[in-house]
Amino acid sequence: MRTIDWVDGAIELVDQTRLPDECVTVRITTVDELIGAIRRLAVRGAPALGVAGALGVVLAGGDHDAIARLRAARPTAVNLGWGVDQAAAWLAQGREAVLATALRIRDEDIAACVAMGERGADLLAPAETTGRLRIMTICNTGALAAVERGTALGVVQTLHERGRLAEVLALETRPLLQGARLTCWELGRMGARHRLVTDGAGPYLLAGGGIDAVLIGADRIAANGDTANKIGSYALALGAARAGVPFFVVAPETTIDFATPSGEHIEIEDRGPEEVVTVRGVRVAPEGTGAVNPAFDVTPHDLITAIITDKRVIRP
Ligand SMILES: CSC[C@@H](O)[C@@H](O)C(=O)COP(=O)(O)O
Repeated sequence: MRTIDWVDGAIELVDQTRLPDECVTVRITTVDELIGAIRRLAVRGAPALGVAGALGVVLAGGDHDAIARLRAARPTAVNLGWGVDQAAAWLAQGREAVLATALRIRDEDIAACVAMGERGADLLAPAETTGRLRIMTICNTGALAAVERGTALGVVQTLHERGRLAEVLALETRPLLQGARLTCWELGRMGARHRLVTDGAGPYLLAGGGIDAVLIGADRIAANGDTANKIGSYALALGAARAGVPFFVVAPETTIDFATPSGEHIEIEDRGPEEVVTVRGVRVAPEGTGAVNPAFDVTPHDLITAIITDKRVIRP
């Protein structure tokens, strides 16, 4: 199953807002539908947003205003703008050239995720060693965040396929529960042992020992290695550093943004109070309660043991 694809002249994508209750594919035929799907996180995760951005340019035709709005639909994941720009560079050559570029980006993402999975599994569980690993992760970095396989969860999947995975502790990832809804759904389909953990329990459990590594994805990696990822990643990095647990970022090279020198220059999406004062549509705070809702945080590079990409392992 592909999370996002081009089928018979339109984008088809898994509507992730409906998971884990039902796995439904929606057809997207206009840029405005696509922008709506991106904003409500029907399609999400940096690599999937890159493919969505590129395919969206095919839908936009030569409408430069629509392309600009698509590019700005979510600000933090660099892959969205990157995918839009890659495809838009071919507009003068015509629709077929734009589509070919978008399909190439899709195919390259599939290959990159396989490469990251292998490189990450080789690093964490070298062939000359034995034993199974306990991994902690946050948000969803699996196939649902990319096309066919994931980034950090792609490493987990490869470890599982090699018989080297003991268990995954998945943080639930408030407010939108990507860990609970999406990561646990994917791990269940893989047949990988996993348990769900509240976000606040992460650093405490790391301090208690028995966790071999933290693996996270990335929405944007600045030139100095500072990494924007789902809110809660920074707390996990601090907890991992204190506990002496290695902390890995797994992301394709396309998530590295050399134009952004360091983390303080990364725009962090604020998604407004509604998602915080409600859980899946049910209000959990008194009427009128205000809320702060940064969707991402930035982990400074010195807290990152290594960044694993489809091409290399980058250490501080
Ligand atoms: C392989 S996905 C990497 C990141 O995009 C992921 O960790 C993440 O933070 C996604 O956030 P989301 O708000 O669900 O799009």
